[in-house]
Amino acid sequence: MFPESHTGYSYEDCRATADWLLAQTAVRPVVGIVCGSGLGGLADMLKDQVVFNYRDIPNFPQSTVHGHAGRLVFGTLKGRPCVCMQGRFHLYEGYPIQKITLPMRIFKLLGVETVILTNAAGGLNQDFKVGDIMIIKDHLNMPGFAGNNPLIGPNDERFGVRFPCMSDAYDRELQQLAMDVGIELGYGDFLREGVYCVLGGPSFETIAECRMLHKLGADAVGMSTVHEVIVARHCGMRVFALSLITNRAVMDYDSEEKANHEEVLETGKQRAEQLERMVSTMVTRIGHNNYS
Ligand SMILES: O=P(O)(O)O[C@@H]1C[C@H](O)[C@@H](CO)O1
Ligand code: HPA
Repeated sequence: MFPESHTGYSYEDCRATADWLLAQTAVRPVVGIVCGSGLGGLADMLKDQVVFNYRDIPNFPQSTVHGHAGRLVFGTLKGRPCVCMQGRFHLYEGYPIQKITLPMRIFKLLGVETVILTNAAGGLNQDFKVGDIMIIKDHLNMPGFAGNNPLIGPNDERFGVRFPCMSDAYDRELQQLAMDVGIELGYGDFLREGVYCVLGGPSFETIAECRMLHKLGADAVGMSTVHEVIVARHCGMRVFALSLITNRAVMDYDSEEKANHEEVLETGKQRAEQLERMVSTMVTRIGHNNYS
């Protein structure tokens, strides 16, 4: 039904990958960052970098999408040890969902406590503009409704419980921190909050689909993040996520607009600087066990 579904990696496989990485860097990351399409510049903020190409990391998938470099970057951000995925994996690349989310378990075993995920998304909320940054407060997991959830298969309690709660998936204090930091940096005019809906992709949505998703309560639509959030929460990491609204979802049959990946990458370039400043300021304020 789904690509090689149920082929998860064992705890020992994840441990072996984490130990392989830890043996080659002195950095002990407490914050893990995932860069969305065209947002890989976030990784360049790290100082004293130790960089691994995904192809060299045991068990790691390869990035196949333009705008996802395929590098795992360790380093420090204003003195705080971090690890950053410069490129993520998506369902539409043909990977089983357990493989897409493997890096979250590696993060956990590296010692990461807080995960910050970014993505590019289409704006469904009619008040949203291209270039808005949306703090994600909740999600709609469409592949999950169809039975494609990253936690399907045997559960290893060393990672987490069989039935994890998701009503607290997005850490509320980190959302508040993001809002405070954004306002402080003068980003109030393009800072939003909302619900992100994940679809499988790679085709962009039809007009009818966009209208339906909007009616269901989604503010933005994309092809990632939610699977990673579920696995990160399952193994007890705190999660913050944001969407860069790179295009407006087409909701009107008279519209001439057409979603395309080039526009997505271009909007990423235009907002890169502000996004990097916002994330780096947040990282400096996230304590190991408290937020300020
Ligand atoms: O990795 P993200 O979710 O940022 O990438 C989005 C979804 C598709 O991969 C691509 C479409 O342009 O951007
Ligand atoms: N739809 C789905 N995924 C996306 C979009 C979109 O409009 N923009 C960027 N990623």
